Amino acid sequence: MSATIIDGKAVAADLRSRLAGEVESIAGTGLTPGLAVVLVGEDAASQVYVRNKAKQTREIGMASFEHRLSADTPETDLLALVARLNADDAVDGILVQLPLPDHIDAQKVIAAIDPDKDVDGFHPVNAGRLATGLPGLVPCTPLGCVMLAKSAQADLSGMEAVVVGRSNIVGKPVAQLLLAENCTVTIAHSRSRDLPAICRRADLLVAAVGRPEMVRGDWIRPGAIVIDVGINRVPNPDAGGGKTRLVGDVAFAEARAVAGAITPVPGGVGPMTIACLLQNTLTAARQRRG
Ligand SMILES: NC(=O)C1=CN([C@@H]2O[C@H](COP(=O)(O)OP(=O)(O)OC[C@H]3O[C@@H](n4cnc5c(N)ncnc54)[C@H](OP(=O)(O)O)[C@@H]3O)[C@@H](O)[C@H]2O)C=CC1
Ligand SMILES: Nc1nc(=O)c2c([nH]1)NC[C@@H]1CN(c3ccc(C(=O)N[C@@H](CCC(=O)O)C(=O)O)cc3)C=[N+]21
Repeated sequence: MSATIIDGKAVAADLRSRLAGEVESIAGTGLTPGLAVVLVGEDAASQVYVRNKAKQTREIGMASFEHRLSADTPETDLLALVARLNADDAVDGILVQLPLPDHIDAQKVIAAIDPDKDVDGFHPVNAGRLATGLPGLVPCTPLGCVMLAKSAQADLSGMEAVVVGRSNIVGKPVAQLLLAENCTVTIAHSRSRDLPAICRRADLLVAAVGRPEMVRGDWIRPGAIVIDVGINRVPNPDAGGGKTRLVGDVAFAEARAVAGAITPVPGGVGPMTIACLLQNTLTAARQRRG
């Protein structure tokens, strides 16, 4: 048996076209949702990602504001920019690209963002809202993961879900969302004993580890839904000339032979993350401006 490939690119394009329609329908009221993205430093991968976000933001009719700061920007300058964006009525969403340079305290910066403009959903207030079931802004990658899982199986309730990874930006919030979908959720991490056995219990497996192809085919329960969050750049000797390719946290070819449905990398969770960011920006605009 070979798994159904969950087409994240297609699901994301579909979501963006729906959002474009909604942006157009509220344009009559004079409201244009705006997203501000802040990039500190010249990390090549982040640059590509920020450019894609800006392009897709404009494509669906929203305003995009980009702020590029040099790698040696003092923390106080970044906090001052965040304060300006908090006060700017044209800005509905603020995203500060992570990771930040070592001399800047990321938690402090995240906490400085107005929770109602926190389209990443990383502010402690939004994390608390998610954990207690209050409405709020939900982290984009976890939201994308759950949408993709539901595109394979509409009702996740009662499923045995295993999340590998417990970061604040992926593992923990995806576990909260799956709990809200009535899954039985296990969160595994680097100290978990016998990770392969834990993964084999999963009807729904989410891998958010940051280790290229760590999850092997024989860790997967036959027929399971596999959501691969990993974005790992590895050398690609086939292409020659020091080129690289993207792989996930799951050994795709092996997993595909066992799973019922699986997301590819690229073309899985990545595109959904950006689409969900745009959705959060629209949500923030609606809530903030009535
Ligand atoms: N597609 C997208 O849009 C996005 C993709 N990503 C990708 O997702 C992956 C995870 O990102 P992120 O959550 O930020 O990463 P972090 O490094 O913050 O967290 C990784 C988690 O994996 C756990 N882990 C590490 N090694 C092992 C191991 N050998 N066995 C079991 N668990 C392990 C860690 O455990 P412990 O806590 O014990 O250290 C930690 O909880 C990365 O590849 C990243 O690039 C991230 C954000 C968005
Ligand atoms: N404040 C903040 N919020 C984030 O959400 C955030 C962040 N910082 N820092 C970095 C990570 C990573 N991330 C990705 C988003 C989309 C793709 C994506 O679109 N990937 C394409 C491929 C892109 C390529 O080819 O390089 C795909 O998987 O198909 C990847 C990675 C968001 N992150």
